[in-house]
Amino acid sequence: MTRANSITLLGVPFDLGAGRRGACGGPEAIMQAGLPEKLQRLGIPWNDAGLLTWPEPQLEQDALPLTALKHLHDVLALNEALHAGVSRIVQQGSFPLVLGGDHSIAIGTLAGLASHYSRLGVIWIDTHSDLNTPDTTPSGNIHGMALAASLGQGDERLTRIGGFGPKIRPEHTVLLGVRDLDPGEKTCIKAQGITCFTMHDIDRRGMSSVMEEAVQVAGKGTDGVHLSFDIDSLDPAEAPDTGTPLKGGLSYREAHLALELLHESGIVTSAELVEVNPSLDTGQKTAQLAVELIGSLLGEQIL
Ligand SMILES: NC(=[NH2+])NCCC[C@H](N)C(=O)O
Ligand SMILES: [Mn+2]
Ligand SMILES: [Mn+2]
Repeated sequence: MTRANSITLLGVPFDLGAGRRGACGGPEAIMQAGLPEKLQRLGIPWNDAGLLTWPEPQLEQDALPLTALKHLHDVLALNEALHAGVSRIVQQGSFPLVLGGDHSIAIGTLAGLASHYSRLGVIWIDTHSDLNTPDTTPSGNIHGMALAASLGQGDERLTRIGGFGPKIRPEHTVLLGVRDLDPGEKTCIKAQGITCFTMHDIDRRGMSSVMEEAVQVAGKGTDGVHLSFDIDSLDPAEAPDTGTPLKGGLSYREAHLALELLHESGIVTSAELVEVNPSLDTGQKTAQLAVELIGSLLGEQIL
């Protein structure tokens, strides 16, 4: 956490960007799992902006069913409202901590941030790269397109949330923890020159070395750095309650180390944690993990 004098929590109870319902319960589950008490114990001044609300979208204007962009109009309405909400928090000089919701909400978060930061770095910790477009998506689920849209790729309605775009540049974008890419996403990473640390890289080099480089790439020549953390980056043994789990993920210790190193770097100016889906009902394990991980990001230490 840098520059800001406080943290502002903003819950985004939205799940229509994902293929499975239920991530809308994420913000409340994370609060109930003890986030307020955690912030209290850390002695960090914080405010609660509550749960975001947004207007019902107008009736679907598109003549054809939007199979490649499921629930587009809901995603647009939500992200316009989130753009305004996040922008307000930055304007107040506070650190936005956005609790999702599925990962499609990153489009609005990044729009709100980019209206203040003209050279925003992004560290995207995820199993997936969320770099699909309507042409490459295998599912039509917009959470799989959130990073692409923020980089200016795909449907113009998504790339121009907040009335401008792109929000971020590939040279300041880092993917970390990746282990599941669709063919179009691989092409995009190579063509755009996005820095991508796969699970293979983390296995070979260790989290510490990889994160050091991630901080360099996202921090150099930027005026702010956003952390977008998809809980499905962790191994399902640690984070079972998420819509698209995949074995072979970050261990508990690797995830904590990543966030501790980010705290140490002092470059992070905003964060979001997404894809906690308490409806998948294996108890509160995943929400509790989310609270612990936020603790590490905010400077919790053993000694
Ligand atoms: N944010 C996520 N969990 N994204 C999952 C995306 C999965 C797949 N790549 C898709 O486009 O549908
Ligand atoms: Mn994601
Ligand atoms: Mn993911």
